Amino acid sequence: MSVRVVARIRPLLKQELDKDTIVTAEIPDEKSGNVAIVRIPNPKNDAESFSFQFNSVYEQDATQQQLFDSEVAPQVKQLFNGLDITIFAYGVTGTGKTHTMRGGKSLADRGVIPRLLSSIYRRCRKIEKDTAGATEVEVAMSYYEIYNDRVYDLFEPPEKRTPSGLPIRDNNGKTVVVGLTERPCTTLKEFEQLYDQANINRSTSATKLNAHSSRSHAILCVKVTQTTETTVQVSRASAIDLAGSEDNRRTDNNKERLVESASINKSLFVLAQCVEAISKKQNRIPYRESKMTRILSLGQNNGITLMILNLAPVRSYHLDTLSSLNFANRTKKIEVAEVENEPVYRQFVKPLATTGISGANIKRQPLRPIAGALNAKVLDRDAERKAGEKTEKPVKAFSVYSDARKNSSRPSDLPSQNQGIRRAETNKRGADTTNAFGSRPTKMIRPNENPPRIRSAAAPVAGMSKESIEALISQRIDEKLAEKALQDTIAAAPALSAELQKRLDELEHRIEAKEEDGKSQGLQFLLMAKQHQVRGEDVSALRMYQMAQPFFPGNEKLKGKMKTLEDRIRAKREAESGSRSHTTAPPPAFSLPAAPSTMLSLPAKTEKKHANAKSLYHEVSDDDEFAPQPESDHDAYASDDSFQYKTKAARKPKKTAKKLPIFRDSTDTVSHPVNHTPRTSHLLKIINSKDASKIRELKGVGAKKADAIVGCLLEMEEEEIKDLEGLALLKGVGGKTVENMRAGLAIDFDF
Ligand SMILES: Nc1ncnc2c1ncn2[C@@H]1O[C@H](COP(=O)(O)OP(=O)(O)OP(=O)(O)O)[C@@H](O)[C@H]1O
Repeated sequence: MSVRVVARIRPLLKQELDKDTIVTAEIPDEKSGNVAIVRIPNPKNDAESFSFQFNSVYEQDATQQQLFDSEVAPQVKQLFNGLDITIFAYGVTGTGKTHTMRGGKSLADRGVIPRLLSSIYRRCRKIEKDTAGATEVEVAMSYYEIYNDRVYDLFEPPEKRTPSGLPIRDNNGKTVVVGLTERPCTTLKEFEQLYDQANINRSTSATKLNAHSSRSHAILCVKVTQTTETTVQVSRASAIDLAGSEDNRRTDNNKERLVESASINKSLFVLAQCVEAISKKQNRIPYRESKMTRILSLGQNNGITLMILNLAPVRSYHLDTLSSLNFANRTKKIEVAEVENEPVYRQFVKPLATTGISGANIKRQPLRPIAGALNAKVLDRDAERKAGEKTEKPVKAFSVYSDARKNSSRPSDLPSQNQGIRRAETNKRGADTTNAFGSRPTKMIRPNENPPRIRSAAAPVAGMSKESIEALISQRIDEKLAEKALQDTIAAAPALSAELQKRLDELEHRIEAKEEDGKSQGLQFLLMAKQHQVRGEDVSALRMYQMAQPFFPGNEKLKGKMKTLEDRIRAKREAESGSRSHTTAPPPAFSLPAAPSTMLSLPAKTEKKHANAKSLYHEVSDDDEFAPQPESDHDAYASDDSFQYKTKAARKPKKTAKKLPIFRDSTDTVSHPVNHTPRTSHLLKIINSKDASKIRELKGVGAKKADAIVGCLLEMEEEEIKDLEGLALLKGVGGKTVENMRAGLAIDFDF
């Protein structure tokens, strides 16, 4: 069964009423071929549009009740059948995730979570009634947030939190939050009190894009335990309100918000990488790179997964929306094994009967150590409850989902659609061998269980009509085009090179290792700075470096990095104001660190390209001038210069190139970006032709160098080399080579 993805388009907010609505829904009907579609224009060409097909689409006027009744209510039954369910809201900041999950206070406004609990309690009562009390159902809940990549129990007030948060551990293939409180919660009223109280503890703040922005990912886990005379079955519903990604060129965030934002964006970026890795069937899924992805374990957790994709309909979210749609489009292809949690025997009836123990005695038999920790806990609590004692102590360890591939615990002849799989309950059954009562079945045998109760979403292609196949193909093409359009224009973080990712990882590990020595905060700021930088958010990156500075007094390299960024931001502003000055008033005075008001983000690479070439050039110079750092607490930082987009060869030109007269006309591009000499223009034209045979003919360029240049250009996809500095920064080029290339051009009208 694939992840079910439904899109919800929120209505226009008061301040947006005059804005341009660009996201539309097509509700399934005969005309649309019974498919639910979200449509959005191509950011490069408004006349074209992209369509994305999802399981359902909810338009602006869809109510909370409609969404719940259609998407969540049907899953409640499955929860009581033993399936785990995961519901998560995904979307950019301000698109309605919290509204969807939590909602408002009025009955009509209540979101998925309160409605889910209400439905669970209703079902509990029904089951107890239908079984005349033979089945008891207990509901318990945990609620925690991941804030700045740290896990905090929302049942604890912030002042009682340990700053480093709760640790998470891998425990027999499950990710466990250690020390998390689990509260029994027997009525809806009790739930509401607990939930409301806990939400006060959640980190929210006002940002420019949302007056009540969630600054953390919030995970509510509802554990349902059904106990009969002989079995205990535990299943869980997880409802997750993810924090929304935000583009810091739009937010005007202050320092604290920036730290949060870097962390939110990073975790969502890792989530996107996980989804991409899954969809490409890669062996390594980078779950471990963020706590959120470890805990969410998308595609790893069994049961039912529902993603609610929240979208804002207005143009100001255009690229963000397209990015979310692409993400959702990949997510919907993730397969999840729909496997029930098996009931665990409370006691082994048959052997007891044969040993002459009967009736009431059976109930009082000590629990066998066959159940794993989780079930043992359930049984112990059950026994205590039966004895009239109310458990005061909350359960302290709480299992969420595995971040490890479970393949190893699955049969080797695993069918591709997860058919015929049962969750390998190794931890639960681990003690079977010590069973004092002889062997017992390792799982409950049910009639008609062959194949087990697993549903597959795979649609038989054979049954499809020619029209549907054509529609499917055209849909796929549309999706691919949308992905491509986004890649071409979007502000999302550029793909990190393996080397850069390695550096980020190393830095994070150092931070973890240094939790205690006070330097970790400084390192955190450095990491955040790098994360902002790779997203092209220079102003935010500079602020983070400024915040890191007190932790690393006198660090020359850090100063150099800041100077580089300052230069680049200044140059960019000058370039912007230069182009504005043709038509408008003089540019505003340069001041740091006010964020530029760029509406649509540009990739880091693009931003570099648009920034003046001189600053780019200086950036490299500054980096090179860093003295080798001594082995110190800062060495993680000192070694992290791969964060700058530059190649080894690209460093070469700076010392010589700086003095080369050929860069004169490039320097001029600060204010007149296209004011190249004819010779330079001609050279750039040859280079941008990406034609190795032409490039090879340039003076000083052999076949190998020409190929290397073309390779670099292809990596840059549709970007062009705009000036000589840009050319000098290409791998294998350099200032001297550029001078040679240019000098060798037979253009007699050069001046
Ligand atoms: N379906 C809806 N109907 C009415 N108002 C909505 C709807 N969805 C969102 N809103 C309003 O939009 C605003 C932003 O919504 P919300 O806070 O839920 O966004 P979010 O995605 O959770 O943002 P963040 O990621 O910053 O926490 C709120 O004022 C909310 O009331």
